[in-house]
Amino acid sequence: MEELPIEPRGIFWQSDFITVDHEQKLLQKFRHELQWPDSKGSSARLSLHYGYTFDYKTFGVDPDIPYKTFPDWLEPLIPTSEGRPPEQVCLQYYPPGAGIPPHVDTHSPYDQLYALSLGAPVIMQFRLGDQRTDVDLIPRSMMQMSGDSRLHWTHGIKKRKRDTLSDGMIRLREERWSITYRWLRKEPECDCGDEKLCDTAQRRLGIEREYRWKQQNDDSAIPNSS
Ligand SMILES: O=C(O)CCC(=O)C(=O)O
Ligand SMILES: [Fe+2]
Repeated sequence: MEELPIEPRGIFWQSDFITVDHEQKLLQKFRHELQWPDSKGSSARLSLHYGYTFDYKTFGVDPDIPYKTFPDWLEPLIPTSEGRPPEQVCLQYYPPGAGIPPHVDTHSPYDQLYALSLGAPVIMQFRLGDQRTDVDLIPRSMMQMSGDSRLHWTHGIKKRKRDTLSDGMIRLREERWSITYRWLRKEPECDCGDEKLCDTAQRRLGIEREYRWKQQNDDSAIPNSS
């Protein structure tokens, strides 16, 4: 994979991770064979999880949801560059116009992540303060987010019916699927120290505040000796 020469740093890219033919077979399966959660008529994003399911309360693997074996069709789509299979894989369906709000994937459970794009292209926007970088997620490309792009910039896909490309062209949104891959860290801690975006840094800051507050109260409890 090659790093994109842009800000944020840390986006690695491989075009044509699979062939057009392979992609067509997958889309056929996604459209006609997979059991998606009931969208109840809404046009929002839908997700299917494989492997372990992440628990946002404990920031760890959800012990109540059993491990879901990777289906055969997923095996050849797994990046091998981490030297072991990911613990969690998420397949998402974006109907035309759907998006995902700007976010960072929670820092403490996993480090870098990978995403494979399938179907129609879409613009993903990276943000840091008032800086914005648009990345065109073209079909069959594998993207790895590491470093700044993973930890210090948010990423999201705007909910809208058309994207404006860098050359001014307008592109209509169509159906898109993505597969995201996550590897759990050995210890669920991140040392990046970003108090705005990092859950570990925020937790440590909370502990520090609590400690200072406790200290103050303990001090004031000491009887005045004069
Ligand atoms: O759809 C994508 O390419 C990325 C989705 C994403 O950011 C996520 O699942 O955390
Ligand atoms: Fe994400």
